Amino acid sequence: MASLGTPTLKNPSSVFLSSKPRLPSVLSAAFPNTLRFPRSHPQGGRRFLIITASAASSFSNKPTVLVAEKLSEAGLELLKEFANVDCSYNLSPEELCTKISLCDALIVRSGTKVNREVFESSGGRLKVVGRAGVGIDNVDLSAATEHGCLVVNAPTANTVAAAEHGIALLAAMARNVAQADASVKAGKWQRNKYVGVSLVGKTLAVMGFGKVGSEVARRAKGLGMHVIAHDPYAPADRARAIGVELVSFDEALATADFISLHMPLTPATNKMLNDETFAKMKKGVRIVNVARGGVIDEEALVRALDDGIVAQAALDVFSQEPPKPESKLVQHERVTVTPHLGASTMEAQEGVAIEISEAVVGALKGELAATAVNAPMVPAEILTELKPYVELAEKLGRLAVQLVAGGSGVKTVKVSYATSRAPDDFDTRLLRAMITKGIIEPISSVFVNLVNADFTAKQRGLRITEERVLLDGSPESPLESIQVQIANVESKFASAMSESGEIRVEGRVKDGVPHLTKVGSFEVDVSLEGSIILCRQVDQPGMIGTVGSILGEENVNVSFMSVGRVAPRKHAVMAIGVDDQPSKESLKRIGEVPAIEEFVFLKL
Ligand SMILES: NC(=O)c1ccc[n+]([C@@H]2O[C@H](COP(=O)([O-])OP(=O)(O)OC[C@H]3O[C@@H](n4cnc5c(N)ncnc54)[C@H](O)[C@@H]3O)[C@@H](O)[C@H]2O)c1
Ligand SMILES: O=C(O)[C@H](O)COP(=O)(O)O
Repeated sequence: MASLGTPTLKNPSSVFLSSKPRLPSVLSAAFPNTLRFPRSHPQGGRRFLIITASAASSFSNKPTVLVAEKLSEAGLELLKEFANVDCSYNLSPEELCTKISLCDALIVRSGTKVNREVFESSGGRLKVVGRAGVGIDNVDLSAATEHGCLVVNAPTANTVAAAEHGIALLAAMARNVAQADASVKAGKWQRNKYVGVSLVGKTLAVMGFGKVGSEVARRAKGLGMHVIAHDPYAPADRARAIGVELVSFDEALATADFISLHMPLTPATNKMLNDETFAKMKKGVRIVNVARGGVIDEEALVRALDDGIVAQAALDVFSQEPPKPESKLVQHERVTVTPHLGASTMEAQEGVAIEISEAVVGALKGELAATAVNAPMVPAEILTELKPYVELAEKLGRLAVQLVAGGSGVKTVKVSYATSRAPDDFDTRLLRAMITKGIIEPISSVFVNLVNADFTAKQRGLRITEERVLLDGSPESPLESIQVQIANVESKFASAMSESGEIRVEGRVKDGVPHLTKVGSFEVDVSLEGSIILCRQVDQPGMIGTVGSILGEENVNVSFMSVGRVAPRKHAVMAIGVDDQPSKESLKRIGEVPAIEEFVFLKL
């Protein structure tokens, strides 16, 4: 794996992104380089996602949202209040790739493949993909994450519609409604041929006991069915609460008269109904699928129908949509099909359109995404509390990497959090992402945000380990201090090396402001604003005045000065906070002060 290479500042003047928009949020001061996403979370509480804003350039102009599949008017209205909306349906993959480079956001349903090529073609402009529905199997989440693109979905608005469609298919299948309808329309009257089976008293196995599955279970119980469910991740008490027993996969297969599928399509669920599993089913079982076509091996289903294992199937979804008209499965007499209509009610489509439009507009505005699928969500109250620590984390990362000497590759970073909070009560993902951002951004051209931080670190061979140092104090404050150490490197400022040979910087928050409190083994105290000059000097009178007057001569304002020493009149490290960047000449003059042994200028 490639290392981060030599940390030479590529373009110091653009590294700190001070021109990014300041948003009218309480968080703006802490996140000048980020967009924030506030919105109500369905499970209660407000959650925030932080994402770097290259779409920020769109703040002066309206951002552009490409709506690639039909979205209800209510959603389009919401989008148009904030963005230029390009409704281009039925784009070919090539047309989508061409258009995407002009778009800040993309909204799709299940019919558009948002693959790696789409993200690559966006040239970094695409910041949000909104999936107007639940299933995100048509979006390449890894590619989205690698490109720092947030993916949001609308997970709740079509639940009832999908459950109702499942029940509609269940009843229609059991009573041959579709086949009988076609027969009557063909001028026949075949009352004996279309004798059905009853639902009452039969066992229904709900496979996937999530939002849709549990709504199907509730309704099926109302029809007098005995409902069991299989879901390796569902809590038993939720099932018990609606009178459903959770059973193993094999037990569900062996006992069900009807099986209704409600799991997502993932590598683990792909073709989970196949020759082997059909063979375990009760003869004459009936299957409903409103989840995803790919969870069934469709050729195996045709065999199971022909062998009489499966009496009937009702399918809303297919491994390839639309399926080939000549498909044996679609044409099978005992199979009822609909063209992926589960979410297609007026009510659900309006709800989904509003849900996804709010999420996408919120994201583009710098507010929140409660339904992000490729980033950890941080509850609002935690974020408010962590705000100054987030700033501290990023700045410590920036300082540490700038202390690395040319020629050293940054590969190993150790972060220690001193806290009196219990591990369960202290989520470090946000802080880790910000430290990663601080380390990587100054020495590369990538933007790092909460979406892509871990991926970017891994890709660059940067291993970040974390430890908590548990303190006795009050858990009221989330953190006492953060220490960032970079191992196996040399430093351009030797005093930054710890006794154990790592570059070490440590900071804490004082009165809401991040401070640098340790460099190597020297205690300092300098507010992390503007830039910093670190000097190691012989501890003697007049040093502060000498350096201060060099800076004063060119009107560089000193915001803070602090001296940390090992012992009086021995070595000391002076940390000087400056509001402006000193000229090369002034820095050279500082370096020439006889008592100064080494110094470094660091940008925050
Ligand atoms: N036909 C449609 O128009 C339509 C509409 C809405 C949803 N859907 C599909 O329905 C499915 C369920 O949607 P949801 O909103 O209920 O999602 P959900 O995330 O709420 O529920 C999915 C459930 O599946 C479970 N699961 C995961 N792996 C499993 C496995 N191997 N075996 C059994 N269960 C497993 C999960 O634990 C979860 O409880 C998704 O595939 C979604 O795309 C289709
Ligand atoms: O996953 C979903 O939300 C459903 O399959 C609906 O898909 P659609 O938006 O394409 O109707």
